Formats: sequence, structure tokens, C-alpha cells
Amino acid sequence: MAPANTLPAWSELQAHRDDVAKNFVLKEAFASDADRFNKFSRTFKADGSADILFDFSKNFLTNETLDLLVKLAEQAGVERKRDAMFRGDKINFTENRAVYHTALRNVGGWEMQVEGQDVMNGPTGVNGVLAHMKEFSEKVRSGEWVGFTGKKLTNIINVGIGGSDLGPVMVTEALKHYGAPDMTLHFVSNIDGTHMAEALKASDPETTLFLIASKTFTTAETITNANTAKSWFVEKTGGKGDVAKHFVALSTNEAEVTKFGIDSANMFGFESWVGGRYSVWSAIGLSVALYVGYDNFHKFLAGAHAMDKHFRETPLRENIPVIGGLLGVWYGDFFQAQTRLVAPFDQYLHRFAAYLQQLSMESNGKAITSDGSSAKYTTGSILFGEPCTNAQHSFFQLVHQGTKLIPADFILAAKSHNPIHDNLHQKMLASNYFAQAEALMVGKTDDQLRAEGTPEELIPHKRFLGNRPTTSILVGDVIGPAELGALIVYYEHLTFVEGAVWDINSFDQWGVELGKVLAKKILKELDEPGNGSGHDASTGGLIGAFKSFSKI
Ligand SMILES: O=P(O)(O)OC[C@H]1O[C@H](O)[C@H](O)[C@@H](O)[C@@H]1O
Repeated sequence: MAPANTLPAWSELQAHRDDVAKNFVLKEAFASDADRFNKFSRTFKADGSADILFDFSKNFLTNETLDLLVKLAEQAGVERKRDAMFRGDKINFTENRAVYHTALRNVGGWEMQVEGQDVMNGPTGVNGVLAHMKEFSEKVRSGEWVGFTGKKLTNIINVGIGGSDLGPVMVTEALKHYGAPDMTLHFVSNIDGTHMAEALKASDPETTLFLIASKTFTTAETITNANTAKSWFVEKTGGKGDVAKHFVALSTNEAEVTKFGIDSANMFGFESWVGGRYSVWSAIGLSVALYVGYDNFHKFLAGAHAMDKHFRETPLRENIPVIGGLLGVWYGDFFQAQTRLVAPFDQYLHRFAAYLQQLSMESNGKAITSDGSSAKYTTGSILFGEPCTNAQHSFFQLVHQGTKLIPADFILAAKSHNPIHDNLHQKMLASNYFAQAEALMVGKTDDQLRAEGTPEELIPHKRFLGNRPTTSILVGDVIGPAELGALIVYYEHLTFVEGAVWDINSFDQWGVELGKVLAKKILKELDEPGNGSGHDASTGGLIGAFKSFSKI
């Protein structure tokens, strides 16, 4: 594949960018085109999900921009790459793997195969695992599956990190409204003993179920945490506790699961073609099914599948994740935007940005293109975010008046799960959602400030330049399982589109390896005399200081 900057549409976009940067002012674009909102917004419609309105009109977009961006997508082979993904081709070319998380939520009955094998049916197929998850989650929720003293398991501890943690945490938080009221969830990810210690402190072994979630089942943090949990369980139960009733594994690695001491009958499997950051739809989502019930988990998969269908079948110009991804390229490569802000106006989505950080930054934080050469352009942006209105009272100062261009996504549900105080809270939340995007766009001029009586010396400080782009996402009801599924998949495919244009492999993560290897070496050195070997003076000095401070 040709590097993105050698595609003809790239140069056309560069010339167009100069024009836009000089002449395009968002508020003027609205003033001169009454139809702009309709032209640049798209509504996602699907059975079983509320409509979701994606308003792209407050972006640096004209008809010509969109035409050129679509042309770029065509020339970069976005459709071809998308079809290859859905066909089960090994598009993760550095690991020689298919990228097939879309099969996990294939509730629409598409035929899906990898290497000529049906991945939906058969002994290790997706449908079988889903049936196992349904049966198990229903038994635990109803109290049919009990602990070693016959008590219902109401305290769930998910032990996992990265994709085996962030998805389950985010989704269970987002769907708290649907959660079993008698169930407490803990997510232990950090190797910092504090994380496990605090979870165990709050747990009773008789009612605790451990989900050991690890695709590889070799991740140091997870295996260490899982062993600590097992020792605690055995010790607290005086050896009488039945590990088989209290520990299950969510993994692709049956050999390691068995070695750990979990019966393979209590293992929920998935395949190597599921990337960690795309695994919440797989057995890794068991905590979600346990907490919100399997029917809701199924709705979550169905909402996701509906967005897959939209992405797979909709022409580029109308395709919502395609537009989102192309805007990422537009701002990153043509306006030097380094970041992307995602701010949900929704407290239940308080871990959404953390989840998207792994999705986006682990996928597209790459500098090497498909032929092994360095990309001559900017790739993955730095994604950050917090729920609003909190974020407004924290870092939004920089978004409004700082020197950087920060394209922002704002997400709101039209209806709240908690319309307390006569829905006043929801109306205030919504008014902020509208106001922030409007303020970022229209800004405040010196004349307006003067008219308000602002002293002359304060005018530069109080000036808002405006013309800052936002995408507003409005869910047409509450955010339920289906709507959440669709929202996540919007970002998954947006990330895919960016990576496809940049000609990078969005599905490996070699960049996390080096630190892991060094940590393993240093761990040994902490038990040996001296400051370790082969380190620079700073690292060696720090190791020495740590040893003397902690008296190792
Ligand atoms: O699920 P696991 O195999 O334990 O992996 C957990 C996580 O660790 C790795 O370091 C990767 O960077 C992540 O993509 C992955 O989700």
C-alpha cells in the first residue's frame, strides 16, 4: 500500500487545507448555509437501539472537504481493508492473525470464517461460548451456582489488566443502572498490592467469585494477582474452599489455565483473532453478563453488531465511523492537532475515555507503515477525557483559550436513567452540552466584551477566539446496552479507518513489550546485591536508592 502522503488526494487536501485555514470560519459557515446542520449530521438507526445523532457540522468541513476526505479513503483502500477484516483475512500482518472481534457480536447470522473454518459454530465457536456464558451467568445470578458453603456468590472480583480490565470496568460502570443490586464488583488490575489488598479486605471468601481474565494467561500482573487471590482463598477457608466453585478463567490459553489450577470446564475461551482491546464482547465480558444479566449482554452485542452492519454496508460519505475517522486524519495531519478530547456528558460513562485511550492509542500509536518504512506523517492522536460537567471546571480552560487545537467529541443521552428533581439535573446537563460546543465555535469578540463594559486591559484575557471544532453525539433515549454497544463500535471503526488511511497495523502492540522485558530483569536484580547490571547511571542509581530506602 502506498504511504498516505503519496496519494493524490493527500496533496489535494493539503491545498484545500490552506484555503480552509485562511477562509473557513465555522460560525460564518452556519450563517451562510441554513442547511449546514442537515448536510453534515448523520443519524444511526437500528432495530433494538435508539437513534443516535452524530452532528459533524461543527467541524472544519465543507462539501469539498468531505469529497476530498472520501477520495483519500478510497485511494487508501479503506473499503478494501474493511472488507478484508470482515472476510477474516489476516490483516494483523505482524502477528499473522485475522482481526475478527466482529464475529463475537455477530447476532445477525453472518457467515464468518477464518482459514475456511466457521468461527460461529462448532465446539469452540462463538455461539457455544455465549451459551456457556448465558448458562453460567444465569446460575450465579439465580443462586443455583453457589460457593463451597452453599452461599450465593454476590461478590465478583475480576482480575485482569489492559483489555481484560478496561472494557469490563467501563461497561459495568456504564450499565450500572441495569446491574444486579445484590452484586458487588471489584476489578483488580494493578500489580500494586494495594489494588488486590483493598479488594480482598472488602470480600468474604464464601461469597466471592474470581474471574481470572487474561487472553494470554501469561501477563505478569494478572498471574501474580491471581496467585495472591488463590492463596488468600485457600488460607481464609482453611483449605476447605473449593477452587472450582470460586475461580473461573477467561482466556485463550487452556494449557496455562489448567496449570494455574482452574478446571478447563470452568474456562470461557476465545480465539487469538480477538485483540485484547477488542475483547469486551468475548468471554472477557463475563463480568458484564453476570452483573447486568445475559439478556442485556445480548442487547449490548446486538447494538454493536448494528454499528458493524452500518460500517460494512454504508457508502463512505454516509458512513458514520468513516466520517469520524477521516476527521481524525484531517485534524491530525492537516491541522497538526495532537489530541482528541472525548467528554461524555454522562456520569455512568466516567471510564469511557480511559477505555478509548487503549482502543485508540494502542491501536494507532505506530510510526511504521505496512512496508516497514517510517510514516512521513502524524499518526495516532493523544486521546483524553473526563465526564462533563466536571471537566468544564477543570481542564476546559485550555480547550477554550489555550494555544492548541483540540477537536472534541461531546456525548449526551436525551434521557437520563435518573431524572431526579423533576429532570432538572438532566436539563442542566444538556444545556451545558449545547453551550460548550456553541461557545467553542462562536467564541467572544472584543466588541461583545466592550459592550458588556469589560475594562480595556482585560479584553485580551477575556477574549474567546472560537472556531474550535466539536462533534456532538446525541443518543435518542437513555444509554442502554444496545446504545452503548453501538457507541463503542463507532470508536472501534473510527480507529480502524484512521489506521487504514495511515497504512499502519492497528492491531499489534509491540510497543508495550520492551518495558515488560526490562522489568523482569530488574525484578531479579532487586534480590541480588548491587545496583543491577548494564544500566545507565540514573537507572542504577535509582535501583540502589530504592534498595537502601526499602532496606532490601
Ligand atoms: O489479556 P492479557 O493477555 O492478560 O493481556 C492484557 C493486556 O496486556 C498487554 O500488555 C497488551 O498491551 C494489552 O493489549 C492487553 O490487553
